[in-house]
Amino acid sequence: MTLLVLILLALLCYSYFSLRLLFSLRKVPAAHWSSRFSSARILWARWTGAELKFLLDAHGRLGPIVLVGPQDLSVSSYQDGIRKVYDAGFPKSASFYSMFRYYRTCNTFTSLGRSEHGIRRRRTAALYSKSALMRSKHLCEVTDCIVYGRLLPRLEVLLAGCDTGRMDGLDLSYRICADYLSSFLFGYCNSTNFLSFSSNEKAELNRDDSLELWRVHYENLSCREAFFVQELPGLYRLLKALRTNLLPRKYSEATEFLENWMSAMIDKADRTITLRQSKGLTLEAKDDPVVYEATKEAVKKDSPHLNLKAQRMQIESEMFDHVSASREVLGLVLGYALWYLANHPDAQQRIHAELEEHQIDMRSPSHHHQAPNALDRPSQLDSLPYLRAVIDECLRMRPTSTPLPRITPPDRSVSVAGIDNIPPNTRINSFQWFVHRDPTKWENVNDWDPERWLSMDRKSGQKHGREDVLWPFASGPRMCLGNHLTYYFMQHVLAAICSRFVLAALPHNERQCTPGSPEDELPITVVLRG
Ligand code: HEM
Repeated sequence: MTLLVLILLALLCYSYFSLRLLFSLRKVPAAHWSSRFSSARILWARWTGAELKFLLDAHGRLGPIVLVGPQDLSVSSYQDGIRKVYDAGFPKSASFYSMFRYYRTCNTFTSLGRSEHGIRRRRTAALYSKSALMRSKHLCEVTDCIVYGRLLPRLEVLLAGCDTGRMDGLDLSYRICADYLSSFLFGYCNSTNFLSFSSNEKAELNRDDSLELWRVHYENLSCREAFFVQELPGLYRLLKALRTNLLPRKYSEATEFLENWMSAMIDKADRTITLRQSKGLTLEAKDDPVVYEATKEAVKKDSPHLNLKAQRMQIESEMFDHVSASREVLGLVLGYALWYLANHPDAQQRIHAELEEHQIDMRSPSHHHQAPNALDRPSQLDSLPYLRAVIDECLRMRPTSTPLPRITPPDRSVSVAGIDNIPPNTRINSFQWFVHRDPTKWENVNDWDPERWLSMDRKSGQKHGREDVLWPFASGPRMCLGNHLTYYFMQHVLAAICSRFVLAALPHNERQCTPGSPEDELPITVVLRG
């Protein structure tokens, strides 16, 4: 009898809340006839990897805000939609895995509330600010080492025909980005050295430093079954309690591999710090584990209640978030930048001409050419409009299909994209694609054309009232931390390559694969600039 009453009460509560939701979101057009009372259709789209396609169609038919589940919305307009959600700093969903969090066993990071998130962000934010990066000797030396000590020699090998004569721009980019970010975090002497291997040497790679091995495990973390943890966490937990784990074995193997890998990186950085502290060794700026050390000190200060193991877990998780940008975003965008340039020799020539016009000699590391009173190289490169336009255009085209879900605040209703009274705890998502690839916002939307950025008035026109804005790093308090580092690095790499070489695109099998996925390949070759 008591059980029956409880079930009835539960049903009544459920109906009451469902009706309230139905009522409050009734003005939002539904993407599918079932979306008002069930999430089945959007879950199916997410499971099959067709969410973006499904939503593009829905927005095309129904406008800038659509209902995809009883408490799940998608928004595509920038000024009255995306800005209201992201600039206001709505939190991330508890179950949704951040694209930058792979320490899945680290419970402290499963859902960071606003204040925890603020604490975590403050640990490293100052190091990633534009002014800090521009004056960083560490970054300047690391950039020289990676570009002149690893990247250009790698291209020279290709040029000399010692190799197959062809390389995958994406593979090259993943290698250089991992080496670069790990140098920035842990010091050059402790970085990965993925760039010393080329993709056609895969078979003989040493298991310890193989990008391929790292990448396979990294991909396994985003395996299809991770969908259950992300989208149906209740079901996942229930089945797990019943001893049915929906995650495959390769997932736990990948977690273990990557945790061990990160732990080894941190051990190396710790040894460098110990050498400096106990033996008084003076480190070259490039070898300083700058970001790691700052994070370690910050965690000690802001989380004294945690034991050493838990503190270490936080540090490892934080570092992994940063390194993973090399695979998720920076690697993808730089790889495609090489590909777009390889397909547009005119753009390469224009970068070269712009460097000459501003007398920036990129043939050797920055400290070789430092004239007294001259602007330092990072500032010089940062002032080049065409180079900037090239990078902006690459960021418009990629990345594109990462969901960025947010949850409306738990304590109030909000208005988004012309809809008032959106109830608390409603999921709202947008894709960068909606901003960057909407043919009603951009001319020739799918053409790679840096010129469009030169004709735009950056200072006055960038954000005010416009829909054709650049939004690759999201916005608001959870905006990407690495946006200035991205420009810094891409400016140096593209300028150095265009000064010495001409990239050419090789015939490309147009495969239907996700850009940046293991199946994707961007074949290029190089010739010496005449
Ligand atoms: C092409 C380059 C990059 C793109 C397009 C990009 C994009 C993004 C986006 C869209 C977010 C927000 C994610 C969300 O809200 O769910 C984000 C966050 C973040 N990014 Fe980037 N990113 C790039 C490079 C980097 C680099 C180089 C780093 C650092 C090494 C980095 C570190 C981070 C971190 C730590 C966060 C989390 C920020 C927070 O939660 O406060 N990113 N990035």
